[in-house]
Amino acid sequence: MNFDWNYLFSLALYPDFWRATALVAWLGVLTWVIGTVLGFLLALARQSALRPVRWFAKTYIWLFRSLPLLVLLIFVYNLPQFAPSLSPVLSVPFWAGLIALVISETAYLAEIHRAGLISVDQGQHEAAHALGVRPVGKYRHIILPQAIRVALPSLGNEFITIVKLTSLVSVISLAEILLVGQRLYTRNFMVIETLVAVSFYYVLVVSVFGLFLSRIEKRLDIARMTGAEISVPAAVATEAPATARRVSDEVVVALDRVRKDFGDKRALADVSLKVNKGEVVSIIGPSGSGKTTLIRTVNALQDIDAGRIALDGADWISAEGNYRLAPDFHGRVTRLGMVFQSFNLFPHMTVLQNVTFGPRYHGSGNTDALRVAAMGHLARVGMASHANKYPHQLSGGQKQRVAIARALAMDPEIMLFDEPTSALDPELVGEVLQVIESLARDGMTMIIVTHEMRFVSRVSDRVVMMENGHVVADMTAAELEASPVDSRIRRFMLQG
Ligand SMILES: Nc1ncnc2c1ncn2[C@@H]1O[C@H](COP(=O)(O)OP(=O)(O)OP(=O)(O)O)[C@@H](O)[C@H]1O
Repeated sequence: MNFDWNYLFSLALYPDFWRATALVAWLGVLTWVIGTVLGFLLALARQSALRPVRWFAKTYIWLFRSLPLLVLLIFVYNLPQFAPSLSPVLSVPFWAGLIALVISETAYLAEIHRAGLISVDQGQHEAAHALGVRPVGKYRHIILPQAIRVALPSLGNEFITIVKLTSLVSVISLAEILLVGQRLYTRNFMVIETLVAVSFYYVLVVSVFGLFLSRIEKRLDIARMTGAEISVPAAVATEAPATARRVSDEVVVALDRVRKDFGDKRALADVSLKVNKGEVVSIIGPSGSGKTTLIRTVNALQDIDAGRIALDGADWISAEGNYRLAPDFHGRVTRLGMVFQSFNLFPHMTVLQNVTFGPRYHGSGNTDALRVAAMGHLARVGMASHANKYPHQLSGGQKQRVAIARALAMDPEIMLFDEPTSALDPELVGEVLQVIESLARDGMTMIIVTHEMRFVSRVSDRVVMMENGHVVADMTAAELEASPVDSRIRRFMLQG
């Protein structure tokens, strides 16, 4: 039996095939788009703090990944037998097919999104929290743009699966590509030629979409995003004049018997600490003594088990009874700027966008004013000429200076530094410490967790030493310098 090339080529112009191809493309794209959106919501539900929501998402995913699509298709198509009111929709093969495909695919797409969401570093959530960004804004501007980059190749792959699955919808008489082919070869018996044509049309749909997706992937590829150094006008590059440094009597942060346990480990043992306006307090101590836990409780990145924290004399965080944040917590959290050990810059934004993001999110000023202010903050940390670059183009020290500028852009009253130089190569430590020192000179209130003892002596008004979750010493920098050679502080300094 000869292969009939003429017949095959004639199928390239067969109108029913083109109509079926358009139908498959439309059904595939609709399923993919709706499933991608619903799948994202389901992935979020899977991570919800609310147990019933989590349980619903888990059960949905388990159930519809276990159920064969064919069973679901026939079930949905025949549902009007029990609910005749659904007949106008479900008796139409296209709509029945779409609904069954969406129900099934949402379960798979949710798991793909979950992988994307999990891949976003926890530090990104913490940076958003420190900037006072609420969950919807956080997911929209920070988490989703990063998660989608990771998920996109798998999401694209799922589209291919969906297109192939549309062939199953032929069982409920949808005139898609396979059914058009079947109708042809049952009449002319040219099975092979017809199936070659059928394959061609499926491959066409998948290829066109694949091309489209690979373009989007390229556009979203952070590694391809680069910005050049810019020359900075002299007016922007001038430093803010240093104001006279003065520590006032006003207490701005007060921790009162704060306790935190991690299982059996008591990380903070009823710690009390007061910080005055304009004061620079350094927290030192051996590894594991509770320094990081302590500083993270101040802006609620870490919850507490007992005690309370006041900000500007007003209730802020309390664990007397249940753990509670002040009702105006989100409005006031931006009074605290935070700089993290691992920078936590937003990788999909330029340096300038990182710095303008917080104020822009909070709607403080028009675009031009925000840009000018951000350039001022960047100039302050010596990074204005890098404004158009992306974080991956910067050294660790440069990233940390941008992170400081990002925190300053919120005009905070108190800066929290959590080991800001620990992740840096030794030669980059100095440039970051210089910036922090200049903030101290300008009278910024700061709580600094650090192991840099010479820096501590130079900038601190007070030095707090922790051991095993307790504050074991609270002294001025002069007292630190004058501490007896055999004291635990000296011993610690010698170890460091
Ligand atoms: N999320 C957590 N889960 C369990 N244990 C934790 C957690 N965070 C901190 N800990 C424990 O609490 C104690 C205090 O940790 P913390 O990170 O505050 O110490 P640190 O003084 O900042 O140490 P380092 O200088 O090494 O950063 C440690 O024993 C640590 O293992």
